[in-house]
Amino acid sequence: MITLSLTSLAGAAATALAWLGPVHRPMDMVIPPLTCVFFLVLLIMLVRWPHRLGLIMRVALAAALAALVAPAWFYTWQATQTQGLRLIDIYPPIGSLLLVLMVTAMIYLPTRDGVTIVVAGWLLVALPVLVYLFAHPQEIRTPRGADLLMSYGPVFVLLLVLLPVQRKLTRRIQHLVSEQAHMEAMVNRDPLTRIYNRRFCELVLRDLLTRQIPAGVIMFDMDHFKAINDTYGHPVGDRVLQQVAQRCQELLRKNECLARWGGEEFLVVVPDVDATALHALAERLRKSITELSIEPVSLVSASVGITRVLDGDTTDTIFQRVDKALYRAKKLGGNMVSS
Ligand SMILES: Nc1nc2c(ncn2[C@@H]2O[C@H](COP(=O)(O)OP(=O)(O)OP(=O)(O)O)[C@@H](O)[C@H]2O)c(=O)[nH]1
Repeated sequence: MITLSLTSLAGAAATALAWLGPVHRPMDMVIPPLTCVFFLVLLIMLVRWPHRLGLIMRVALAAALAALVAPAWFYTWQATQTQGLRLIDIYPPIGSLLLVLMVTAMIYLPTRDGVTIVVAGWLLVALPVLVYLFAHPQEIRTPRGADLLMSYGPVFVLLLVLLPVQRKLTRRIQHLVSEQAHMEAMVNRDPLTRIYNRRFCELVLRDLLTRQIPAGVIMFDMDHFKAINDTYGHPVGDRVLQQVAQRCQELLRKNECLARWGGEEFLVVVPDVDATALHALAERLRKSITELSIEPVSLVSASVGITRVLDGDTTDTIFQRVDKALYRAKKLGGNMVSS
């Protein structure tokens, strides 16, 4: 969007320069306003259909290339045909735009398409101007002529060498970023259920304690899980754990941390919660677990312990207290919440 906006603005600026300038050449009067409007339309299309970014950028690059090809051929032809007319006097100040187009193509397009645009751009825009300049060496000796020669010659070659290096570096960085995200997931997540693991949950709770944010902790343990494993097999047991984790995760807010504490035990750290809300959340979790239908298991349930963080608590004292609450729920027959 930024690229399209800037190109449209550049078209508007070029329009103002062409229309307010002392000499009015038809091509300079037409191409800039067309560019401005065309890129504005592309911008609106991108806002409406952001998923069409690839197509819109291709159209934009093709249009930009056409807007550069036309003056390159027209003005070199005119300068060649007209006695006393010099290209350096009539060629619009678009020398650097070809380089911008090349960089944009290499950024937005896959390598092969990008290289195609770069080569086509050089052949169609730079080559006719360079051929003309070599045929008129007296124009190369002027500042404008030297500038054109540099832009379309050595600077272009330098860009051609640097762009693939930049591409390689970008790809390497993307690879490293995704690898880092993967490593973080491995360190903080439980591989079976994909929810957080014990280590991460402890860190979250420790952070809440350090920042003295009132919090509550819910610990739940699946009832008679050994019997599920023994009756239906370990893979079914695994599936039960996965579905319980998924259902509970759906019921929790973003700032509430659900973790697999170990085996068939789970822990939820709930920040900014009072006793009533904590109990209600624990009840919701317990009830939703009983409502799960996981074939061929007829009924799954969990015993739930809850506790609020008290003054002077450490993670150890909190875990001991919530563990005792859970034990009480188990002792009273399971499938209930105890504090
Ligand atoms: N399928 C599966 N089972 C697991 C996993 N981790 C632990 N278990 C099993 O969970 C069962 C826990 O058994 P127990 O501690 O006796 O608990 P329980 O049978 O639920 O009994 P209560 O807690 O008293 O209701 C054991 O059989 C473990 O093998 C796992 O990742 N996948």
